[in-house]
Amino acid sequence: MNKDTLTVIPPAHALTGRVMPPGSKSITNRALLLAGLARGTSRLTGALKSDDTLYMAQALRAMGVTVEEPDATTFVVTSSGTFNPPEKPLFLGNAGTATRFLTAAVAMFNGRFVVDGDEHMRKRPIAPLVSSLASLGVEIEAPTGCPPVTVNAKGGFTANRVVIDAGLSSQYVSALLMAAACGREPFTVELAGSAIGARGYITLTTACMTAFGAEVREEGNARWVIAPTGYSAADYLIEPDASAATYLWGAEVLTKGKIDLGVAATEFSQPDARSYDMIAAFPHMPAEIDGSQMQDAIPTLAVLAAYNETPVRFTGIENLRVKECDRIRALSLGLNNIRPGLAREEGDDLIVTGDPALAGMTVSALIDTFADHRIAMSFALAGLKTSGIAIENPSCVAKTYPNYWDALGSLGVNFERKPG
Ligand SMILES: O=C(O)C1=C[C@@H](OP(=O)(O)O)[C@@H](O)[C@H](O)C1
Ligand SMILES: C=C(OP(=O)(O)O)C(=O)O
Repeated sequence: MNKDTLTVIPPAHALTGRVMPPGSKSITNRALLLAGLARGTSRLTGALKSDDTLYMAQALRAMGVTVEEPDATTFVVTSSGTFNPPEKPLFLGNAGTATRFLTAAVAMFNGRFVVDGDEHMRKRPIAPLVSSLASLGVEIEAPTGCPPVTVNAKGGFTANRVVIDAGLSSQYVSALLMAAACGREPFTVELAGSAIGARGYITLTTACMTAFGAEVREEGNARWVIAPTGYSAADYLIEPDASAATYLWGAEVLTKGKIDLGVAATEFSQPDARSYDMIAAFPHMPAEIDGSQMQDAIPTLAVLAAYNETPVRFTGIENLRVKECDRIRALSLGLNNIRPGLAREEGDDLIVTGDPALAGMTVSALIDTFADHRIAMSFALAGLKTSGIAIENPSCVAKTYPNYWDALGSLGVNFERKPG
């Protein structure tokens, strides 16, 4: 395990300047997959290059797709529209999107595909997606309920309707929707119950599918019908990452600065942009925040809440327990490390008792990131106001925002690095 630490030195000034967040992880990984499923050449611009998207690109290459990288934000994808069985398991690190999306997509082709990830991914549940695919006649197994998943693909599904329980992850639904357009007949995806975290990610999926020539019809709020169009190659501009933007918005309000992201909060189509209003309300954030539709923004909001005038209760966040780590636990451990009593768990709710007096204080807090990029990036915000906050394993930000520390540095933030 990486024991390096990085201590943020609270800047003596407000943070001002221009920092563009990188391209959206969610959209880049959808666009890469759909470009790989399309026959022809697609050009994806404004893309994110980070661990999560490079694992997706690498997996496509291993299945015979050509993925070129002419510059730091472009992928050029040339495909026959078919995935060939790879020689080795597809290794996807801890990229939930790549793992879930590819598990369904490979079922549309022929041969043996093994979808695997790192030790964290091997603890993240995939059983609901696996059993839905099995109900469609796909020969598939994941003995632990988590990756590795082995798919003996036989050219698609033998039924034209599936029911999926998306309580643990909306990515299962996105995975089925994207694969279904490669089928032979119209296909219906139906939710078991209407509960789904971050429904906005489904909207991202259907928008991306449409851009690559698919036809999806939403019926009510729990059923989608996908036409068997396959995909067409497209040139696609990817918007900046809204989850990455939350750290910059947080840095701005905490230091009373002005950071120009080059994009307004209202211009994002990603769910986490909803958190902007709550961040902008700091230090008078709402007493209760329902995180169900902006889950990846919760670490940012929870760390801000530690400096808020009044307490904040976070609800609707139960599936934060099955992200890159148990984020409810990691947040409460980290906050209590800064000051005992700063946070508590009540069932799956997180309550953060605001303490504006933390600003300007010196503490001695080593933050265990559990190798989770969002825990590292959000606790760095605490370091902007409180001295002595050391982030362990800071390089884990490479999952979605490899330039994060440089971005803060460009705004005048200094760090003290210690090798482990
Ligand atoms: O579809 C997507 O791009 C994502 C969906 C969300 O995950 P879950 O659906 O697992 O909650 C989110 O947390 C993840 O970072 C990206
Ligand atoms: C949950 C996340 O990622 P994923 O599920 O795509 O691994 C995230 O980026 O916060």
